[in-house]
Amino acid sequence: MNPEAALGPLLSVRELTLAFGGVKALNGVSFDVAPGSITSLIGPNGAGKTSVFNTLSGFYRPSAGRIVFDGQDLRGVPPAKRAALGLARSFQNIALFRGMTVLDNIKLGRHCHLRTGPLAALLYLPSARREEAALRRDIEERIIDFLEIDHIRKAPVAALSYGLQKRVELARALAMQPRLLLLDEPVAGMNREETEDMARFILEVRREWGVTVLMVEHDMGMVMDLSDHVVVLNFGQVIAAGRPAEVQRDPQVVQAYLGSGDVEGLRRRFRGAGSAAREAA
Ligand SMILES: Nc1ncnc2c1ncn2[C@@H]1O[C@H](COP(=O)(O)OP(=O)(O)OP(=O)(O)O)[C@@H](O)[C@H]1O
Repeated sequence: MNPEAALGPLLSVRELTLAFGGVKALNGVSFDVAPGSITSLIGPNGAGKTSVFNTLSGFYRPSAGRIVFDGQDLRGVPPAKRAALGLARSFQNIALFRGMTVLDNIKLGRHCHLRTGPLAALLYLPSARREEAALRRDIEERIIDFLEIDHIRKAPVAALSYGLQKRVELARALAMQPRLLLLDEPVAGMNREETEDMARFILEVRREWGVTVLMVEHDMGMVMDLSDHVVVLNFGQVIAAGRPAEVQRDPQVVQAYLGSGDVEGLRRRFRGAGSAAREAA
């Protein structure tokens, strides 16, 4: 790691602007992600959260602004290179290869680090085979055990429950050995038990793996329980940022987001999901 960057934020986003035709999806968005933190990006539908993620991972090119990751300006850095630098991402809608096994999906996450590359691995050159073997051990001993998915490693992803598929997606992202994990709605569509499991894994990813987390999530109970820092977007602009308790009290947030839906209902429904995980972790 760049020693100077160690003193500052792991991720620094400054004045990010992105437009689709006449729609300004992002309009001067600035925020930081501190190393070792769990930071959440929240906001009503259409606020610009996915646009931030797509810009961070390099799928969208902003018309203005800067993204600095670990001291390095990401301008012009393609998505694959960003992944190799340590920016890994999970997707709102599961993006696994459904016909492939859990293990094969996880191996794909690792390819961004393989010196030999997927082609050599396919050809089974001796160096690729050795690396493959080391990789397999690493995956089995660490990621699969950690995420408690040993019993399904040979199962095709399509045969798994939704909650397990989301867990496999997290496993694949971890196989990229990220320093910053971008989680896009990690508990969307999950039942309470699955949500509690995922909350516990996210806390452990930070605590045991030292991975910094930036998460987009609509489940307010989860966001408020897990986050160290919350950034609130509305109409492509940051309207508040701070500790969860501060953000919840912010009148602009209440007006724009928390007041716009049945958030109290949501909090009641999910209350304890993150706290239970926090206590268990
Ligand atoms: N590919 C695109 N083409 C045109 N407009 C887009 C595109 N992607 C996003 N937008 C627009 O940009 C704005 C921000 O959308 P974005 O998906 O980033 O919001 P979001 O906060 O992630 O919403 P949600 O919570 O519903 O996922 C919206 O007005 C949306 O319609």
